[in-house]
Amino acid sequence: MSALTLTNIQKSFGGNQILKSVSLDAQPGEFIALVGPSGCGKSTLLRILAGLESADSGEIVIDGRNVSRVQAADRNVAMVFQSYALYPHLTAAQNIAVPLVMRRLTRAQRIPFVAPLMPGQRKAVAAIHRDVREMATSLKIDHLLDRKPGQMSGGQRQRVALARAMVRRPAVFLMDEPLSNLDANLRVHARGEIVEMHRRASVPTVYVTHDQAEALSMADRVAVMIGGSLLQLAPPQVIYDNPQHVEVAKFVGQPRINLIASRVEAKGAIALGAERCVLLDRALPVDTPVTLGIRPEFVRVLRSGASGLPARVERVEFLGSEIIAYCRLDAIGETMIAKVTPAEGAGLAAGTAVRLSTAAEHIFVFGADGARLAAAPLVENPVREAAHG
Ligand SMILES: Nc1ncnc2c1ncn2[C@@H]1O[C@H](COP(=O)(O)OP(=O)(O)OP(=O)(O)O)[C@@H](O)[C@H]1O
Repeated sequence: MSALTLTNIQKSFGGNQILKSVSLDAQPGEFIALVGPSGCGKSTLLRILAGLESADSGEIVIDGRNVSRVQAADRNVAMVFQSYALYPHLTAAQNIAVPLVMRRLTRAQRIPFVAPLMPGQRKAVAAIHRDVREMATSLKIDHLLDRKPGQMSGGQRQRVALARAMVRRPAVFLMDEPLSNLDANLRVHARGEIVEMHRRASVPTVYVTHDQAEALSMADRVAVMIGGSLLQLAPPQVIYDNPQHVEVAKFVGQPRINLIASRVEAKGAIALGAERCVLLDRALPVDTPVTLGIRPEFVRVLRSGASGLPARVERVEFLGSEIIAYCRLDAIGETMIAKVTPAEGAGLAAGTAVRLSTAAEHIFVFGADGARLAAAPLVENPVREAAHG
């Protein structure tokens, strides 16, 4: 049984459909990264999951219980926000204790001065202190417990916010860009910490980010959302190696995937430039527009020979372990990006005449609606031969 299931969630704001029938599931202990460009509806989906916003239609089931109409406080869902939302006047220990105090103490047990006189209050407070300390130890923030948020760094505040979310052992963890306020180095470090923390807590997590590197490096599965639709939900490597939509292919990968316009030819053949390279597995009318996608690491830059697409290097970026060459195709004037090793790229400079080739099995074909079309490499393909030759 899934720990969390969202089915056909729809949401509009003032006539604008923001979520278009989104369905998603998380298995027990699974880490799902929800990625997509700004404004695609990630935070709205998370807020609906948390119960902070209501869906127009659709169903949310957590641990087998339909919580679609259940109040946020009763969903047993913990959320960590971008801003951390710590109380500035409380210490880290008091901040972490807040959800336990709200759950375990009655209203009377919380009244200052009177509370200690209430039956059971001392025992409950002692248990809360113990749980806060245990959580702080496991996240290695014991030394921060007496500090207020103003006396902590961004990374430390973020850990306190995580501790506060984890301390009540929620059924589901929701995180909305929790690292976006940290500087680049700290972000990479904090990624590892969150993954480690998640592994220990083993609570299903939905983690919203617009950073593809964060999503690919942290998640068990990545959900790519574009324009209010979930286009693909799959493990990071499948998302990268086998994108089912052109927008998914564009969103993951650095530098960005090359996209070249083409058209269906007779018998479903498709050409890259003048060279026919792949064959669709179903017949589409001749001249139907398609888009070919080729990842930069599969573009080979040839200095001699007659095969491959003639191009001219426009710009070269040296990145240490790799070289990025931006090449303009002579025939169609579009730029193709190649990622090559320093050895392969040695001597490349703006103006160098080259030929670009790729192995046909690395070419994705997308239809006019953006969906991936099944295709196979054409045998007797000069582009392919050049790539292997
Ligand atoms: N309460 C609201 N009223 C009207 N429009 C809203 C409301 N909340 C969100 N929107 C709109 O819904 C769309 C999706 O917003 P959302 O915050 O979910 O996007 P997002 O993918 O999380 O973006 P970001 O990465 O920038 O945070 C945006 O166009 C936003 O302006």
